[in-house]
Amino acid sequence: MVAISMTWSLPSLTSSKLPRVNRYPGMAFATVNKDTATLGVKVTEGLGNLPKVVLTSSHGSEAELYLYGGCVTSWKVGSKDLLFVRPDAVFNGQKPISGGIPHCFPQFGPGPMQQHGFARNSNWSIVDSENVDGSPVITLELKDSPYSRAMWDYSFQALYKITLDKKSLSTELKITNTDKTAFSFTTALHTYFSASVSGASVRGLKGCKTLNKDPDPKNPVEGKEERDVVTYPGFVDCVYLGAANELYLDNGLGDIISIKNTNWPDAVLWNPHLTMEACYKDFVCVENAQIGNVELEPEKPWVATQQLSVG
Ligand SMILES: O=P(O)(O)OC[C@H]1O[C@@H](O)[C@H](O)[C@@H](O)[C@@H]1O
Repeated sequence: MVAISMTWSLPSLTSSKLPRVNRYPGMAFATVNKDTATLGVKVTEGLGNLPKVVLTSSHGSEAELYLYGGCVTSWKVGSKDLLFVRPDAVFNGQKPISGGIPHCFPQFGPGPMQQHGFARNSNWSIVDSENVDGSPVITLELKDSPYSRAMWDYSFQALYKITLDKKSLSTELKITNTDKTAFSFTTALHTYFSASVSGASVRGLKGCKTLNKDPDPKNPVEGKEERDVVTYPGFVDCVYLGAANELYLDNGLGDIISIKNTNWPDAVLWNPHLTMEACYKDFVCVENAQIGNVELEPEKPWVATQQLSVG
């Protein structure tokens, strides 16, 4: 069993004019297999005995996330899971979880450190949870540690707020420089969507400058996207610079998913095709990304939001 220490404070009172909120700020909290005091937020034991949080909205939607990697692994509206976890994903707290919404931070990659940085294979903690009109909200935190410092020697705080609504899953990522010197980073939300790859397509990328990482990720080929509708006919690994604030994914399974963002300037489409023969037909990645370096001065924050919603 995984024990997580708990520090509660009293729930805040709400006026009748405010949305109905029950809120529980605190340190990483709750013992596995216990309900937290926040409606719709349950900390439990997931695969590999890793701490998992189940979010249940009063509207019937459900999401799951692992503290390891701060990774949302499931988002269900009705009985359908709109996210995908690869069959080769491991839940051992050693390797990043391959699926759901992994973080790439502080490097999208390739670059000097491991491909997607360290946030997706670090343990995040819970710092806050609340329920707003039936929608559970949880905030995770990651701070520098000896593990992160060995790769990137800076003090930082990452706060990741996840809100589950009736038909949407929203995230806000806030990176704060808590160091004495400026640092720079790149980042992405490497979202794996369930899909039928032959029917999947993305709208909203026409006109973007592209960096095609196929065949050589270290020497991407520059181009411009001319298509209204971008498909995944084979191996796809392409960066779209200056992408729109809203993309539409047709997952080929009967759903159009809107992918809205603020301050994620770029996007990445990825499907490994035959290099992952066992599962490539069942997912596509559409990633909100920040490909250029963000230069962050001490005490300054960088904030970006993503909202996934389905009709
Ligand atoms: O690390 P994962 O989840 O296996 O994903 C790897 C892929 O992630 C994508 O974001 C990159 O554009 C690809 O170049 C890379 O191969």
